[in-house]
Amino acid sequence: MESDSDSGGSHVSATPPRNSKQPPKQFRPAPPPPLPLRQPPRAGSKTRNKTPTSSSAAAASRSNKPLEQPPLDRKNDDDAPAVYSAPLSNLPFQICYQNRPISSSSSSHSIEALPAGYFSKSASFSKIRRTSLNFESLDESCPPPPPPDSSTAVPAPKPNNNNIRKNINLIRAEAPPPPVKLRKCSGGSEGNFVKLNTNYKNKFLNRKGMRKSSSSYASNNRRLYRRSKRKLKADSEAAEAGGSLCDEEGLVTEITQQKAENGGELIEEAVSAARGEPSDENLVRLLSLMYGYSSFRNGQLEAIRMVLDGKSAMLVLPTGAGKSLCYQIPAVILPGITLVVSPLVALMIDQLKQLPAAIQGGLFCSSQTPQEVEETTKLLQQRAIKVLFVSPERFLNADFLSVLSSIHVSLLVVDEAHCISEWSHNFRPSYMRLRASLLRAKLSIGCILAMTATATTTTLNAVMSALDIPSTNLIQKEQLRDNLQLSVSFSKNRQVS
Ligand SMILES: Nc1ncnc2c1ncn2[C@@H]1O[C@H](COP(=O)(O)OP(=O)(O)OP(=O)(O)O)[C@@H](O)[C@H]1O
Repeated sequence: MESDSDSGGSHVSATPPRNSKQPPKQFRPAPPPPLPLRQPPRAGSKTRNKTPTSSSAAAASRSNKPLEQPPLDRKNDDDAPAVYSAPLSNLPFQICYQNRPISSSSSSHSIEALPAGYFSKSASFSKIRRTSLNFESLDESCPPPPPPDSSTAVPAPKPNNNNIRKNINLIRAEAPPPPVKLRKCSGGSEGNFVKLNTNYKNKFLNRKGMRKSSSSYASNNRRLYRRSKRKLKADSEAAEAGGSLCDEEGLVTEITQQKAENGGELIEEAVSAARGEPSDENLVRLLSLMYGYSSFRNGQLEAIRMVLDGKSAMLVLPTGAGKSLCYQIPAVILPGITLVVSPLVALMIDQLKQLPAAIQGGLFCSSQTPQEVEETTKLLQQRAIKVLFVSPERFLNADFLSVLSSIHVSLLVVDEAHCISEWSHNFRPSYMRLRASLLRAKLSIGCILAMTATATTTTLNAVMSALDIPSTNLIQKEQLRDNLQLSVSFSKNRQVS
């Protein structure tokens, strides 16, 4: 089966804080004012007596190109270093000028040798690696400064090791600064947040701005996928062996086989009871057996009941409100599989890991090897998978569609459904393929559950119309968070003097 391509792209973003202060601009000499120039008439062209228009002058000024300038005296330019360096040579640090050759005493990594723009003007902790702050250890690894040129150098005072300033700022003290990897900041105003990437700009570029090879792009996903697979395997082995295991987060999970077996039987009973009669009581029982929760949260039961009735629904619940449970419980009750469309490989893996033990899950993603895809396909055909996670790009894959055509899909879940709408902040073109008409025609999918935490009315209308969800089937709940407080206080009018 061919693999899809862009399920690993990161588009989830946080809004960067707006800094009202513009970062200071790099100094550039002001361009000379545009001179009115008369273009000489071209040979063979119609000669019209044209006065210089303001647009041509404006174009010239836009390009910052002086129209006429006396030729520069190159000789003077060559002499320039002496002019600059003489008054500053006695300083205890070295200053390098842009466009000037870096002196041999500068390390290739020295900070002052870097061109302007390497440092973000906004405070950004992520731009400089932590190791650069470990002055003690790095100081030892730094090579000693090269001997000064005996002809020009003023005899330097013997360095007093106790007084050497180890704090490295932009100005270098005696020792060359430790190697730091710096990323060039393009605009300087991005802040420390993940930038919104709605139009795929730079998506396939690496840090150096070079085009990422598809193999390096896929290898990240592959590593993520393999790691999660290893963890799932270790978990299941530990579950089989019984006892306790220490998971990635350092939490110790007690697993007793006896308990799991008894729980499994009880869950099976509760599932068949809910299949026979999906009453509130039966669903709450299933909830407590599968998850250990005693009651549903706002909107959950409503969504589950709608899906169990075979009605498509649009679920809008805040982040962390428990949307996943709204498809997981129907997934164990419904006869066919539940297909979950998710925009990111990382999200798929996360959701796969969060599935309760009673639900067998699988995924198709671009980072899988052909063997892994084959293995998942086999499990799918054996009805051993109840919840299958896929990216929207999968719906272009003919092999995938042919495999699914022989499998009963009871429910299609569109996670982060706002990506369908062009009006959403996270529009994803591949989500556009998720149209009810196409899904019905190709996969005979009758019931769709669209889920999102954030959508405007326009976005919701667009999503619901694309997926054929009636307006009466919108479940939208606000959640007041206990840990948030809003207070209003009155203060006296202040007099402005
Ligand atoms: N009825 C419930 N009672 C108590 N906890 C619950 C309940 N339903 C879900 N949770 C818990 O709430 C947490 C968040 O759930 P979940 O990840 O499904 O949220 P979500 O709405 O899908 O979030 P996101 O928008 O980030 O995908 C999970 O730990 C889940 O177990």
